[in-house]
Amino acid sequence: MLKVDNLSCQKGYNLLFSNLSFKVNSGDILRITGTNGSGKTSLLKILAGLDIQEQGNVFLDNHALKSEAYQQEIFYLGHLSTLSEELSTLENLEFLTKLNKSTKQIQLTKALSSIGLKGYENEYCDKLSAGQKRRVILAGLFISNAKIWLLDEPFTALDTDGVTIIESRITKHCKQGGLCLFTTHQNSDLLNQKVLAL
Ligand SMILES: Nc1ncnc2c1ncn2[C@@H]1O[C@H](COP(=O)(O)OP(=O)(O)OP(=O)(O)O)[C@@H](O)[C@H]1O
Repeated sequence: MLKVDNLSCQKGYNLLFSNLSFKVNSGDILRITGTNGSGKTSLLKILAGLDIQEQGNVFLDNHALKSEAYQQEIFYLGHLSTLSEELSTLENLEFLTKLNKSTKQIQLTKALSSIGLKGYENEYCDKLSAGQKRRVILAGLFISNAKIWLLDEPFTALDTDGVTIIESRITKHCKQGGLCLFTTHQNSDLLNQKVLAL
C-alpha cells in the first residue's frame, strides 16, 4: 500500500496543496485531476522522489520515500520525457530502462513490438513522429518490474490505438498487484479508476 500522509507542497509563494492524505492499495488505479497548474506534476514528482515536499510523509508498505526499497519500486514517466534523436528506438529504450545490451535485447525488441513499433528497432528517433516518440518512452511499461507506476500525461500525442494499448497495459499491471497513479486531460476509459482532485 502507498500511504501519503499530510503532504504539503509550496512553489515560490504558491501553496499548491496542504494536508493531503490518501492511500493507494495494490491493484488500484488513481487518476489525479485538476486544472493547469494545480500541482499534479509536482505531486507525482514528490512521490517519485524527484521533488521535495514542504511537509508530510510517504510510505510504500513500511518503506519511507527516500529508502532504496521504495525507490526500487518506482517507475516514473514525466510528461516532458524526451529521447535522444541521434540514437535508434532500441538504443533509446535501452538507455531509458538502463538495461544491459547483450542480455536484454530480446526484451527490448518485444517491448517495442508490444507498443506497435515492430520494424522500427533501428530507426533513428529524429525520423519518428511525436506519437511514435512517445511510444518509445512508453515501451518502458512493458519492461518495468516496479510496483508503483507514476505516469504524467501518458496519453499525450497517442492515437486511439496507442491509448488502448497503454490502458490495457495499466489494467494488466494493476490486476497483477501493481498500482498506478496517472494524470491526463483527456478522456480515459480505464475501468475502476479512482479519482483524486487537486
Ligand atoms: N520549480 C518551480 N518553481 C516555481 N514554481 C513552480 C516550479 N515548478 C512548478 N511551479 C509552479 O507550480 C504550479 C504547479 O505546477 P505543476 O506542473 O505541478 O501543475 P500541473 O497540475 O501538473 O499542471 P498542468 O495540468 O498544466 O500540467 C504551477 O503554477 C507552476 O508554475
